[in-house]
Amino acid sequence: MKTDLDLLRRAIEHASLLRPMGRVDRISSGIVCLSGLTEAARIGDQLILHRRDAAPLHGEVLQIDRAHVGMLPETAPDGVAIGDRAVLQPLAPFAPSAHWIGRVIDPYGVPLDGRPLMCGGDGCNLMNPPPAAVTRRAMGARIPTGLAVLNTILPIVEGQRIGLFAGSGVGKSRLLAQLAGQMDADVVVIALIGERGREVNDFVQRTLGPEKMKRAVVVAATSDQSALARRRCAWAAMSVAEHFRDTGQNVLFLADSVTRFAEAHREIAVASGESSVLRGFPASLTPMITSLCERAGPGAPGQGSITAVFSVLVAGSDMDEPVADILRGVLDGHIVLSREIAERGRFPAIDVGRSVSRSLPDAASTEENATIGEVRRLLGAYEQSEVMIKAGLYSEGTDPLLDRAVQRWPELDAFFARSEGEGISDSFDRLTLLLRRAAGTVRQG
Ligand SMILES: Nc1ncnc2c1ncn2[C@@H]1O[C@H](COP(=O)(O)OP(=O)(O)OP(=O)(O)O)[C@@H](O)[C@H]1O
Repeated sequence: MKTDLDLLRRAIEHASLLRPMGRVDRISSGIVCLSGLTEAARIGDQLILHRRDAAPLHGEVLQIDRAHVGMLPETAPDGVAIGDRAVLQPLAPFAPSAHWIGRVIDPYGVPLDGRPLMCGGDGCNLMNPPPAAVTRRAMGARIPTGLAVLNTILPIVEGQRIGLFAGSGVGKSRLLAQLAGQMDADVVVIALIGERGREVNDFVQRTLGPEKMKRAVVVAATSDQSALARRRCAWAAMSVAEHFRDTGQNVLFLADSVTRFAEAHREIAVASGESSVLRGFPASLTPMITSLCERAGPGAPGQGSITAVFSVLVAGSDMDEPVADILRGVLDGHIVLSREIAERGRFPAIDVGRSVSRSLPDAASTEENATIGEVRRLLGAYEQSEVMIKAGLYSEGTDPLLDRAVQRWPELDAFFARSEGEGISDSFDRLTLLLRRAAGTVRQG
């Protein structure tokens, strides 16, 4: 209580009643150029532009030179005239605290659930650099995930960064919610970037539910918010995760989606004159995504870790589109959700053959790696001949590996859908038993 009052006292002491003001000089390609603010403004500061016949227009400082400040407005600058007043708004510090757990906030630290929110002491930098590479601990132990397939074939270890690649409507949100509820972590931070407004509420109230919210902080920017707010959402959520990591806690960070973050960055970059080179995306996309992902991972000694799952929308399973391609290069593994698997009703619709965890082989014992290798061989054999099997052209006895694959396939498929209430070793026991079980009758796919 005393600490909370101290925080309030400090906030009041630092509040300023002065508001620097500028005037519109020029409007060029959607950027409003203001004079009179060059000494006071910093990149990223907020501005309110007072139009003569319309509601005030909010925006952010995007460019500064000796004569002008360039403001990127949140909506089209209709009705803005030369000489209109723009007031610089000192941004309230973004200061996460333990009070944020269980809450839904926007990228500026404003609560979205209608209740007052207590902030922490000092504001944090939204663009924190990652911990220095040499001080970082190695990735930690495997984390029980509540899903048999992720406990065994695709393990996630403490501090690992994984990509979740999926088309629309194949179960990405539900899988993220399952991980939020079942994966071992002290705090779960969820970034909802560019979702429709209804979806945010739906995700928090129904998909996540009150029980899973008890250890979660949701940072959300909806699709109708400005590109600045949507891009900021990923940084703000990562800063919340870093706050808890720095207090020694192990954080699970879930971002949905990096594609929307990249699209928001593209809108801003194009407005500031950057040309698009990567199939419609600006060249600055690569450092933008890389620096975000690098902030997750194991912390320095004395800190906790940030284990992260970054979702990516891949239209028509195009894994080579720029966002997916950049992410695959920087992450420690990827989980691919398949529409074909979702359509036949198996959830989570993980395409195990196309998914990889780079924590292997180190994260598993020799026996466990042998089991994983055996499953991958069987899957490979089955998938190579799947068309033939489904067409009824497969006959038993020509290829022993394919025979085993066809025999084991229904059980393996069921195993990949299995929720695992027990720990990792139980999942492995079940999988080993499945592989060793005496061959039954051969069943066709
Ligand atoms: N574990 C599950 N069990 C049963 N059905 C599921 C499961 N996961 C997903 N589904 C089905 O798939 C649908 C889409 O799921 P979800 O909303 O998670 O997909 P999404 O990929 O996040 O969609 P969007 O791209 O629209 O955000 C659900 O409405 C449900 O019908």
